[in-house]
Parts: sequence; structure tokens; C-alpha cells
Amino acid sequence: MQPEATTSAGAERLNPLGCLVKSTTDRGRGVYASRFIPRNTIIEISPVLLFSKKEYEAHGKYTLLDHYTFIWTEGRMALALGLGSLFNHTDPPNVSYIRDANTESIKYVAARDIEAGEELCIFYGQNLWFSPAGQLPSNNEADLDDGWGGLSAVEDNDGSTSLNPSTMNPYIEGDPEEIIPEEDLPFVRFKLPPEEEEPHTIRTTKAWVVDVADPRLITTLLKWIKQAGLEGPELGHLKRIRKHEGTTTLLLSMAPEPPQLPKDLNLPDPYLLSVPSSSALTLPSLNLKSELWPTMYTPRRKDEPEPWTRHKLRWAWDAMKKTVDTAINAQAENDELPVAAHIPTPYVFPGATEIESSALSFLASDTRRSTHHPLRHSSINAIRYLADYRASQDPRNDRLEKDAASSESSLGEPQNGTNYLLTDRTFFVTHEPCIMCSMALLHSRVKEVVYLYPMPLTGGCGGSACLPTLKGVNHRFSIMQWKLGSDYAKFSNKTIEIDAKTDA
Ligand SMILES: C[S@@+](CC[C@H](N)C(=O)[O-])C[C@H]1O[C@@H](n2cnc3c(N)ncnc32)[C@H](O)[C@@H]1O
Repeated sequence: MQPEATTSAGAERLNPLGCLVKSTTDRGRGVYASRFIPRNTIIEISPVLLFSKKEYEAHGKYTLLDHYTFIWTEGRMALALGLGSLFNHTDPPNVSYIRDANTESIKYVAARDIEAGEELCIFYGQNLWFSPAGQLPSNNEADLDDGWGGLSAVEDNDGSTSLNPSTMNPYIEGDPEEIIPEEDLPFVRFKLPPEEEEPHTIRTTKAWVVDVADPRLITTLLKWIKQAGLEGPELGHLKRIRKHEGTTTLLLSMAPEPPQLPKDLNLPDPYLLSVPSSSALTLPSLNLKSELWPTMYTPRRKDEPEPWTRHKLRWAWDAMKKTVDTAINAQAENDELPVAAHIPTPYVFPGATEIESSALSFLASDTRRSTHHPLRHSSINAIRYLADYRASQDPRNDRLEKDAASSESSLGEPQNGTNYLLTDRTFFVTHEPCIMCSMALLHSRVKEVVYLYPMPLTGGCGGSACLPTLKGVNHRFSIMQWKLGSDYAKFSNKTIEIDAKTDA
């Protein structure tokens, strides 16, 4: 039993996780949890100060720093800044640490669930230079230095060792650029049916056309169409001329009234005809639509499944883990439903240096209970956070206020497309989004949705309905379900399943 620790004055909540530094009677200062910390939570990322071997041998080892430095790479010694140097030793520890040579930092991660008030301790190794308080000193001759200055509890950034292999990112090890075969992916991709249109679903509209018996008049008529301003974009998905059973017909306009044709050409009266109201996305649709009127063919990019590298899976796993942890925390700390959504910073290839500065990540839990608001689902909350952030960054908001004050707006309407919130973004969510949330995702033009728990009774991504496959919707997104129960789905030892009838 360790003696009671006292909090240093002004040392409260020293990092974003609210860790405290307290003084103990037998081991100096230590780091303490001020609240429950679930396993695998990142507690602290400490940058390190590096000393060359020469510098350490000549000076460092004769100073107080010797209690704090540890072996880094290439014979250098490292001093962790931030809280990193204040974790005391224990065996077994409740905190593991991961050195990252690339960022010259060390990441401290909860090795198990940690209760509020517990001291956060790491494992220094077997060869201690002090008698550990509260534990018997090790007399075991076989307990040798591990050759790393006793850093055997460290996980290097290549993931070679880990205190907690079962819940660590399983994509850390191995060639980051290797493309993972479809059957080995940690999720199942939903195959959306091709966007073909059946005869009864083709939407049509009425357009004025005229039969032209003398094909030599066509050129004159095309010029006249231009001069008469009948080249509007509403007909851009259709061809102008149809040759059908020996008759040439010209498309004129969609105006309510028939156009006044040049009298000298002696043409018959125009008449209304049903024509497709949009271009054809697939070849079968093209054939069907062209039976009504020759239609433009605008195939979408072929829906080939995107290859996933190990590096990208590493990103996705971390993103899903963060989502799960948020759901667990929301329940543990605020008694919310354990549902969370996450819009991570978009994936970047290894070696890519620039991340779009506007592409921040957004994380939200369900807040229906605390706000007594039935629509505060986690997906809606996450989209709203992003939207609020966008709005706060948009200079037009300031200008609009000023313009409103001067009652003379110089601003036009926002360009079409500029308000899509999730273009090219991957959306992670613990539970399959309900129909309302799926529609919000669709309206936001999300690229793909990845969820962990299917909601067969309420889900809008394949559960009770599949929103992106509905007729008439103007955007499709990919859907992936993480393979529950697989080795790749061990994000936590806590379960976050919710009632199947609940909307997520
Ligand atoms: C990296 S520092 C940890 C922070 C230190 N307690 C302080 O107040 O600055 C390492 C030193 O803490 C003390 N220490 C760490 N763990 C200990 C333990 N289990 N028992 C006794 N002393 C410990 C030892 O003096 C050790 O040299």
C-alpha cells in the first residue's frame, strides 16, 4: 500500500486528459489520473530532447538528468518533456510507451483501464538504480538489462514490442505500402447495385419538337435556335436531332409555350414530346432513354473498389478506435448512449507532407440524453461540428453581416457545391447510421461510411433501408462494415452494443 500523495500547488490538470502531478513521500513526484482512463487511451505525447552520446558521457551522467534520461537511437540519450519525465516505475505498469523516432517524441498509452486517482506508472526495466517503493527489489540474477536501458516495456514506432498486443493497432507491423487483398480487409464492402434505370423509373419531361421534312433546313434551324436563345442548359443532356423511321425531328425548347418558328421555312406546327429529364449513366439506361429521345451518355467513374494499403488500414483502424473510445467515454462519463461518429483528417500517403489545413478532424458522441434533444445523434452532431467550424471560418459571414448593415449585398449566392460538407471524407461511426443520419451524410456528399455495429431494424446504410441506392437520390457513397469479432475489431474490452430498436 503506497502512502497518500498530495497535489502540488498549481499542478492541477496538467494535460488535456486532466492528469495531475502529486508529491509522494517515498518516490518523489508522480503522475495521477484525475478521471477514468480507458485502456489504450493516449495519455500524453512528450517531445524528447536528445543528447549525443559524447555530451551525455562528458556531462549528462554526472547531473540530475541521469535520473530522467533514457537510451534513444544511435547511442543518443533522450529526455522526455511534458509529463513524460514524471512517470514513476512499477512492475507491472499501467502505462506503456512508444518511441517515435520520426517525430522525436514518446507516446504514453494506458496499458489497461485506469481508475480516477490511480498513479500512472511505466516500467523502467529490470536494472533499477533505486529500491522501488511499495515493491520488493528484484534479486533475480536472470533479470538482466534488456540492452535498451531497461526499456523493455517500450513499443517502438515499428510496433515491435507491446504490452497490450491484443488492442494495439494490428497494422503497425509490415510493409506499409502493401495492398491488402480484398478478403483480408478488416471490413466488408457493400456492393451497391449498378445505377441502371428501369423503363418505369425513367423520369421524363415535356419538350417542344418539330418534324423537318427537308434535312437541308436543319443547318438554318440550328442557327435560328442559337439566335432565338433556345440553347439553354436544361436541354444539355439531350441531342438536338432525332432521325426516326425516315423522319428528322428537331428539339426546340422546354418553355411552356411553343416557340414561334420562322414563317418563311414553311414548317409544320411544333408539338410536345416526352423526353428523358437526365442523361444516361449506364449503357442499359442509355438504350432505354434513347428510345424516347437521343440522350447523352455520361457514365460515372467506374465503381472499382479502391485498393487499401496497410498504411491506410493503420489510419482507418486508429480512426475507428478513437470513435469507439469516444463512445465508451460518453457512456462512462456522461451516461450517454455509447454511440460516436468521427470525421478524421483525410488519409495521406506515406511521405506526404502537406495535409489540407482546412481538413480538421471532428469527433462527436450521441448527446440525446444530456440535451433531451431527440435529434442529437452522433452523426448529426459530427456533421454539425464540421458545419459550424466551416461557418466560423467563412469570411462571407463577416461580410454578410456588414452587407446586411449597409443593406447592399455585393455577394452572390454561394456557388453550387461549395456547401457540401463531406466531399472526399471518410466517416467512421460505431453504429450504422439511422435513416435520418444517412440522409444527412448523403446530402453532405460523404465519400464513404465505415461502421462497426449493423442496425438491421433502424439503419439507413443497408439495415432497414439503403439510402444511397434509393431511386431519385443524386449522390452515392460507399459503405463498409467492420468485421465484428475479427482480430482487427479489438478496439476495447468494453462492449458498446445498443438496443437494436434504437436509432443510431
Ligand atoms: C523519471 S523520474 C520520475 C519522477 C520523479 N519521481 C520526480 O519526482 O521527479 C525517476 C526517479 O523517480 C524515482 N522513482 C521512480 N519510481 C520509483 C519507485 N517505484 N520507487 C521509488 N522511487 C521511484 C527515482 O528516484 C527515480 O530516479
